[in-house]
Amino acid sequence: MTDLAIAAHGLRKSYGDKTVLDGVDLAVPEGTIFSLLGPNGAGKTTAVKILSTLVPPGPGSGPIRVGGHDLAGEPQAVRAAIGVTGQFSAVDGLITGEENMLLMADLRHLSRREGRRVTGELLERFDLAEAAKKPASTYSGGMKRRLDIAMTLVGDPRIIFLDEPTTGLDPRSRHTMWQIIRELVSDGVTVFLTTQYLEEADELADRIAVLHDGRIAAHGTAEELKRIVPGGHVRLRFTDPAAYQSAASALREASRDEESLTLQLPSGGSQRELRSLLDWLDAAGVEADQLTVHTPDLDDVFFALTGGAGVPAQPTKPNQPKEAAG
Ligand SMILES: Nc1ncnc2c1ncn2[C@@H]1O[C@H](COP(=O)(O)OP(=O)(O)OP(=O)(O)O)[C@@H](O)[C@H]1O
Repeated sequence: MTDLAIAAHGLRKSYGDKTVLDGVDLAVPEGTIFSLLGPNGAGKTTAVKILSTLVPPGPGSGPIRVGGHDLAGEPQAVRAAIGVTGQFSAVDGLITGEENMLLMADLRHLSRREGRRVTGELLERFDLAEAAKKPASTYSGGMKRRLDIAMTLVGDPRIIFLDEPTTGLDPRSRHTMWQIIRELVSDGVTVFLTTQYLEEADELADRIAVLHDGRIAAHGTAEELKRIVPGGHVRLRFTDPAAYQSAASALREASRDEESLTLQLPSGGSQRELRSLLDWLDAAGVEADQLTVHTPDLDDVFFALTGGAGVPAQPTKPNQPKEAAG
């Protein structure tokens, strides 16, 4: 009846008297990337473990459906539909990459022949063919993560849970991983991605939910979330003091910086707003030497929602003003 790959209502979980998830609703359409974003300890892994049948939901949780199957009633069917890559890799360092893959093929009940075929194909696809016969303990962090995802893909799951897939990776490996994730989705796979990196959610996710204090503090597309917080503005910079003065006296709502001959106007950065500003400058015969647009980014959203709690473990990209004209 639905094209939701994952649907959960009122997800709850406590450990002792610590409430980790306090009524979380999730709805992930098929073939999309959904990102559960939250700081360390927010409960992301707990959500993944519940949705992948590794731990039971807490009492009072509502119904959960994964891959069209009821999690409580048909856990085996759910397991057959999903793949899970955890923060703590399933890769066994003592055996080779190829052996890890073949072991996974066995676990997925593939025939020997099919197991070999899939292993060869996936090792090739993830650029691991050359290292296939080497012990996985000799692999770099990025290679281990790629092997981990390749192992997850044995058995062709339609839904993949990636729990912090890029934590600890260097920027190049992180970008490779992002590319892999995009390719998975272009093959029609649904990806449930947890991350503490705002930039990663922004890059990849169709929809994002921010987990805070056991609840979803906000959800939507990255653009929708960015609209939650004020702070967008346009900055006009002049080199000619006379042009600056005439613009400043006409644009009364602009805040001024006399020293740098800069005016700053609140703006959501929409095309309409920018066009009317440019039209106005043209009509007034004023020429700014530089016009930059600053839109809030997910950092702003995250800190607004979580009150500054939970600083991401790694600094995220600073706000980059987007050059609109030179
Ligand atoms: N088996 C357990 N027993 C007791 N407490 C637990 C258990 N598993 C998780 N917790 C607690 O639940 C909270 C959420 O943990 P979880 O691992 O889900 O967070 P997370 O958002 O994935 O964070 P991280 O990025 O650190 O993995 C933490 O405070 C953790 O200590």
